Amino acid sequence: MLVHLFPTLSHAFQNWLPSNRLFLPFAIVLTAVVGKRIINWLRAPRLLFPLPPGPPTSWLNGPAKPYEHSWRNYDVWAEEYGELVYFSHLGNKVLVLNSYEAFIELFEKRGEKYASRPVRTMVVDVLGFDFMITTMTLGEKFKRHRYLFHKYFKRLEHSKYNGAQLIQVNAFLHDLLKEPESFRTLIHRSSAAVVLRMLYGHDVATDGDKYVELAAQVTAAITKAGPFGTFKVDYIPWLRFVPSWMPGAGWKREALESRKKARQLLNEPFAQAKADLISGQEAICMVTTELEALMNGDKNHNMNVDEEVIKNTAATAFTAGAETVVSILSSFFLVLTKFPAVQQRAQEEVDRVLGGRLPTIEDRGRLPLIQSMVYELLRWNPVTPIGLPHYASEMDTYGGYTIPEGTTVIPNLWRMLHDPVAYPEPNTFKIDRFLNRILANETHVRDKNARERAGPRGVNSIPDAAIFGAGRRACPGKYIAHDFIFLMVTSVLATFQVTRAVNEAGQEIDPNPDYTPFLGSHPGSFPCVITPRSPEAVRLIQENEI
Ligand code: HEM
Repeated sequence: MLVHLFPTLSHAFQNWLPSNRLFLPFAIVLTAVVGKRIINWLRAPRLLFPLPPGPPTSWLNGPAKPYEHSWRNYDVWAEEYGELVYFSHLGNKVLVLNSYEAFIELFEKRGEKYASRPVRTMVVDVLGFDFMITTMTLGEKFKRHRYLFHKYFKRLEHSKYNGAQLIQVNAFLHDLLKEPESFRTLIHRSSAAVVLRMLYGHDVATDGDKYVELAAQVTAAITKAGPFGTFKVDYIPWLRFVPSWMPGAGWKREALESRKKARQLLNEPFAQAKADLISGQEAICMVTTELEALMNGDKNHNMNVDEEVIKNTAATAFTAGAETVVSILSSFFLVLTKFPAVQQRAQEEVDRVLGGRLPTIEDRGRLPLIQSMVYELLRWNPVTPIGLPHYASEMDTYGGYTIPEGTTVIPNLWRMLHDPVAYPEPNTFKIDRFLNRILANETHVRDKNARERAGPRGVNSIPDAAIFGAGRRACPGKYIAHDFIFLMVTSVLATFQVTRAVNEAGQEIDPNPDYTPFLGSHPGSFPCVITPRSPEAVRLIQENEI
């Protein structure tokens, strides 16, 4: 049949050709077009490998999540499915990275493909956090903001803020003497005060500062909505159009309230700093320095930095900076209460090195045990147990699996920091876990045997990336965070004693608060007793004028 058909088709084709002279060019064009298509087809990425395994998902609810804390669910899945866990729900592709190797390979070594963020409907469209650098997808807008952030907070710049940090540490010690039972409120105030001074030149009021309260409310909203999929609208974006008066739309009403506060946080401290600048009453800070350069047309001013970039960058640093540090300092008080031996060991080093004075940042190199303690605090109960979500901008393969383009990639930092091979007895708080690594790295200590004592690579290594992120989106605030945590921790150890509270039966209460299940995780409230270590300690605090 085909044999008979061929001459007929060939005849028809020859008749159809305008003339035999055109046959050659026609054939060339045809071959080029078809050939190109074939090459493109061969080159196009396709599912050469299967998708990573993952939990079954129900049409309406996605995968079952028995725990409120997403990292606990991820942990259960990791046990069952391994280092990559993938699921898809209503067209949203989600990949959880459970191993440090996969995390570094994808976010750092192949960083370009994973440096963007997924569009988060709840956080960005409903709550209005589009001004935060943390939520920005890759592109010009992101570059301009990140540039300004780095200008002020990069490694070589951060020490400029140590003076402002020390003032807040002293204020904290003074306040703790007066009202030790309010230590959590005081931590909030001093953490916010540092960034408010650096960014807007704002000095916080002793009682009920409006910006400190605003920051607490705004961060509560963003951190709650942070874990991907907490709200259905993350999966079904059109739900954002649901009118807030509709029954069942309580989440929308609440979100609109938070949105108003987020706008206040973005606009009000900035407007105040700008007004101060115009009236000549400005304090030196990031906002006024940048605004002044912009208004005066300073030739060194980067023209990509306009008023909006300055405002957004300041609001990002305020939101990200105030709450993260609160979490770790609350954990610090919890550790002192729970583990008296840890407190005693830490105080021995502080007393030996400082000899009864308060610390400055220059003391850090001489306090390796305190440095180890700070890292252990950041590891034991990390501030951001699931980091921030990244986005796969193109299809990729890893470990024999395909990662489709458009996948939201969540690093399960909690699991990486509790890997029993990397951190033996991961749930135990070991103050000296990182001591030998720190001694081996501190050049002036010259402890030649520390490297050997530190053990094989990969065991108790300093977990910087798993704490602050890896690759192009790694935390740009980590240097100022480290400095402030070090100064707070050392100053408290030098001057105060934290002990357990007793119950009505006279028994000591061993506090075991659960941590909040949000993007930024804090310990719940717990009882403790905070007293000055000695009359000399009280004098030391009082002599240090604020
Ligand atoms: C203990 C304190 C802190 C911890 C543990 C922490 C942790 C993190 C983590 C895990 C990320 C996500 C990295 C990624 O996506 O791969 C991040 C991002 C970020 N952090 Fe921090 N952070 C801390 C303090 C701060 C402070 C004090 C600031 C500001 C002054 C800050 C500003 C930021 C910003 C702007 C981003 C977003 C970067 C981007 O999207 O490009 N952080 N942080």
